[in-house]
Amino acid sequence: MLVVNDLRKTFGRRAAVDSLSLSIPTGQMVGVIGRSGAGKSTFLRLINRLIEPTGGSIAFDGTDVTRLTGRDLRLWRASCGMIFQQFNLIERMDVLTNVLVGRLAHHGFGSSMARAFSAAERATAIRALDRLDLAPQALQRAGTLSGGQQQRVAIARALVQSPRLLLADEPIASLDPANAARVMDALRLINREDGITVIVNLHTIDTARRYCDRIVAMRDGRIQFDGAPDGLTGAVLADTYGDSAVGGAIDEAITSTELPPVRQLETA
Ligand SMILES: Nc1ncnc2c1ncn2[C@@H]1O[C@H](COP(=O)(O)OP(=O)(O)OP(=O)(O)O)[C@@H](O)[C@H]1O
Repeated sequence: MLVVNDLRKTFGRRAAVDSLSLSIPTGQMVGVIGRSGAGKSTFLRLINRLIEPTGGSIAFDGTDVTRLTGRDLRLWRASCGMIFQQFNLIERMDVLTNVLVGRLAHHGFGSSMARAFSAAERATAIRALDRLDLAPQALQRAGTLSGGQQQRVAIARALVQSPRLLLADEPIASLDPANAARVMDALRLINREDGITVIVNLHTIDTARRYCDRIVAMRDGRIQFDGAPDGLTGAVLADTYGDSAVGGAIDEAITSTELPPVRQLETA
């Protein structure tokens, strides 16, 4: 169980995350939506301590992760698999090596890409790739893969970390609809088969509805809505994205994966 209590993060005078409290039971797939600047990325980065909170606490299975230091903090970060919009692979290296990079988090300081990974680690990496239908590409240079394949390699890399949580920050924002669906299918598969909690920031409301057990809508760093997808009514969406931006009418079509909807809404 992840328990976030009165979490705050300010940048200068601006509260990027403001008095945010929620509890996420282990195994839930949670979609976080909200317009650009709502605080979604900041929220994920606070969870794995990429950035430090201004106040409040985050506890995972009873451990206050906001107080961890040194080795414990490193282990916490290793147990949060992060997936970013831009994949963050080493393009000139092969897919298998990119996946093995996920193991470095468990080796501590002094690890380098030059060290030999064990046979067991290599087998784990191949299994992760196989689950994502990428075993045939294991020895291909990562930069030669499609965007969707690269993102699935990034998911495999997160998997070999043996994560307790998967945090995905707009993982499909750069992908076409077919690749976006395969990446979301992969996240859902891992969530269901391994029981790993997934928190995924999404710009596309229909994707959040389709894949997530629960949707958290953020606005100005605060939770505007937190509930099952069928509670995400037009009124909630208007509150979340702002009446003025959408003329009071949310059209589900403009949130499809074919468009970057929030930016579309903002310029509409
Ligand atoms: N490192 C930083 N320094 C200063 N301000 C920041 C920093 N990171 C985020 N912010 C500000 O905090 C607010 C929330 O940003 P955040 O990136 O979390 O929003 P978001 O909902 O993820 O937006 P997007 O969908 O565009 O990624 C924004 O006003 C942003 O400008």
